[in-house]
Amino acid sequence: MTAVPVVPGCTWHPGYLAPADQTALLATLRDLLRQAPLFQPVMPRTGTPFSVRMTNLGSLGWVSDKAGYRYQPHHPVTGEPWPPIPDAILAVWDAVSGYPHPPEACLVNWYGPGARMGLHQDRDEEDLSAPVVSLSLGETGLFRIGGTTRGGRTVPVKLASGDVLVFGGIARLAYHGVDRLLPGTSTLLKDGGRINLTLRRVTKPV
Ligand SMILES: O=C(O)CCC(=O)C(=O)O
Ligand SMILES: [Fe+2]
Repeated sequence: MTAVPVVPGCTWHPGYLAPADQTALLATLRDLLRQAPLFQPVMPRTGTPFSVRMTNLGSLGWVSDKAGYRYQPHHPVTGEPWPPIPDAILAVWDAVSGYPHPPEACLVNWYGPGARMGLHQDRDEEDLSAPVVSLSLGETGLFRIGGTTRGGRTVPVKLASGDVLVFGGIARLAYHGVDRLLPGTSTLLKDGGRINLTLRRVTKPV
């Protein structure tokens, strides 16, 4: 498996999932999205909508609404528990995380044309000793990651369909975001766009 160092603590595995595995995973995700539909997160306080839509898999899911950012065990619209994380996704965590406990949350971000994600830290998790593992499907996203202070130098990574990115250790609280998609770079999603899955351990194992 190719492992490309990006910044200390962050490793990129281009083409981790073969095309057939991407297609199979997409079919699994489409089923799960029927149980846990995409919802429209909004920014705390201001209520400004995110440009991505989201849902989650796992015992805990990340949500953002006017009240704030948090993890919760149920879908904010249906009130149902999130569906379990499928084995094919857990296998990626087991192979690349180097962390001996399973992830609790798989955040599903759906980027339509024009969607982006501003630079931010993933810091709503109690257990920061586990890395964040990200898996991309569909059109290439222009991702970048820097250090732990806002405004520092960032390193760009073109995250293509099937790529896996791991950030942990001293990169666990690194600022990162997605500037834009590169339209036409994948035929996996018929209408274009991009799906990013991020796997996180939330609570400290007992
Ligand atoms: O879409 C991506 O590659 C990054 C997603 C992300 O940073 C997040 O969900 O916190
Ligand atoms: Fe993030």
